[in-house]
Amino acid sequence: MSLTVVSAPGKVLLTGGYLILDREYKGLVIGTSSRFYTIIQPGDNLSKIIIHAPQFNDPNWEYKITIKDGLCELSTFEKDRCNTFIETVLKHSLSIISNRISSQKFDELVLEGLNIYVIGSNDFYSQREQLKNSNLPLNTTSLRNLTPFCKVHTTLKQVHKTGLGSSAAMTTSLVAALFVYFKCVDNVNDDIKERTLIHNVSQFCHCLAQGKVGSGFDVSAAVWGSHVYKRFSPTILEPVIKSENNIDLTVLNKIIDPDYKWDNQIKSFTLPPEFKMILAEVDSGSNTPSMVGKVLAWRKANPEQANILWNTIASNCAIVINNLIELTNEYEKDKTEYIEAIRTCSCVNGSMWSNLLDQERSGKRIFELLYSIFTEYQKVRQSLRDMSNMSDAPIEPPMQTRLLDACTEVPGVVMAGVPGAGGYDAIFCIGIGDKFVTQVENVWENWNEMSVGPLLTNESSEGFRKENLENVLGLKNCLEL
Ligand SMILES: Nc1ncnc2c1ncn2[C@@H]1O[C@H](COP(=O)(O)OP(=O)(O)O)[C@@H](O)[C@H]1O
Ligand SMILES: C[C@@](O)(CCOP(=O)(O)OP(=O)(O)O)CC(=O)O
Repeated sequence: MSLTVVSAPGKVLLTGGYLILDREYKGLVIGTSSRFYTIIQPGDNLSKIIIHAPQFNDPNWEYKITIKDGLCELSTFEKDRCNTFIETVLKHSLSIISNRISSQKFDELVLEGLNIYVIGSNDFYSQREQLKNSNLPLNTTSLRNLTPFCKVHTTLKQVHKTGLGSSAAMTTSLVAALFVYFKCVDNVNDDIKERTLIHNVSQFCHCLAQGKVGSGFDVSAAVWGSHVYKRFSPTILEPVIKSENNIDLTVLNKIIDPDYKWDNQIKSFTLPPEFKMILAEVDSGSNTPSMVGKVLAWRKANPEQANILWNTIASNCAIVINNLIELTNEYEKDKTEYIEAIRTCSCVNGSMWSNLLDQERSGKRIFELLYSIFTEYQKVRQSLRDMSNMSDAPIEPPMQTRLLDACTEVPGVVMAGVPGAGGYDAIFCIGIGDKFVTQVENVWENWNEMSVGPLLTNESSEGFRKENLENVLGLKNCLEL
């Protein structure tokens, strides 16, 4: 049977939280190895779409599609149980697709119905409950023993998310899978225009479903993988977001076209060789919209002070990003020298890397770059704490500061911080060599002040991609084939 499978990565915003809401500033977003999968196969019911989310206790949604004047309408049999992200994507993607392919081809596939699975890697959802129920400790060994895409034993509403951006990864993989299934794109992995089309549609659907136009870095990561991000002007989507119940399809089709005047900027990025990112979720969670509200209100009320702070953070972050890029160049220039320098630094605490600069030895530029990343990122953290204090949004609250400082003490750690909006959601830690990973995980496992749960994910710089079901471990077992 023909199956369409598309996956999209989760995201970690390393630098640029709050700043990237403004087009003046850039952020560094990293794609994760944890991916969200959409699988589509023909249905066996007339114009019925069945969505399966087999990881949850409330696993199915059913819709009937009708097309009226080129607009797709969805009716559901259970009015009280909706999934806004899925409905928004289905309704608008299908309307856009019907406008771009022959009506005969479109009608044939719609009439057959669609059977759709949406499935996220385990890291998107907290696995604490499963581990607790099986009396397993909260560590990476236990997580590796879980079945891939395991059941979370709760409903979608109640599940504890880990902050990797499940809605953006799901939206993007579902949009891309629909476009592939209807053959509205034919080389989506490699064709930049087709990828841009998927970006524009996903960005629109995600904004519409979440009821606001955010910076869009999460959808951008799901589309392009790791990159330095400058947001699009919110005015681009305004004409189709404002009139939510009465979207003009002609205007929408113009806006999502890959040649439309989108002004977002993407500069692709990968962590330098020998670098590794690890993540942990913290057992409390934060409300991003309310933190954003507080920070933006403070910035509005204190524009001068805020601008100084914003520009300081931006210049420190720019040094971090440029140095990371330069490290990759250093590797290309002389791999042996690079590996040797990394090996030396991986055994020493970051604050001591400056001592290596005084010694007569090769690899000085690499020591310099590493030390500069270490110190500049410490400055970013200080500014985020200032932002916390002044805006009263707990971006890097003292509890997180203590944990991050303990991580930063570990030899080989280059930067440890709160991703995205910060708060009590998660932490990231980037280091060099292999040894820091076990040592940081030990810090987490023995941390008493709060419960810190590691994730298995690491950096993967690739955006969404068409997949072969057989190549994704454990995915086939989730489907009723
Ligand atoms: N496995 C899934 N199946 C169906 N819908 C999902 C799934 N994972 C996430 N979603 C959708 O994404 C929404 C969560 O979005 P949000 O609260 O913004 O979290 P996040 O920060 O992870 O994006 C859910 O309400 C649901 O609509
Ligand atoms: C504050 C922000 O700049 C970054 C928020 O990043 P998070 O990664 O914390 O996002 P959520 O997954 O939605 O919680 C807001 C934005 O850019 O939209």
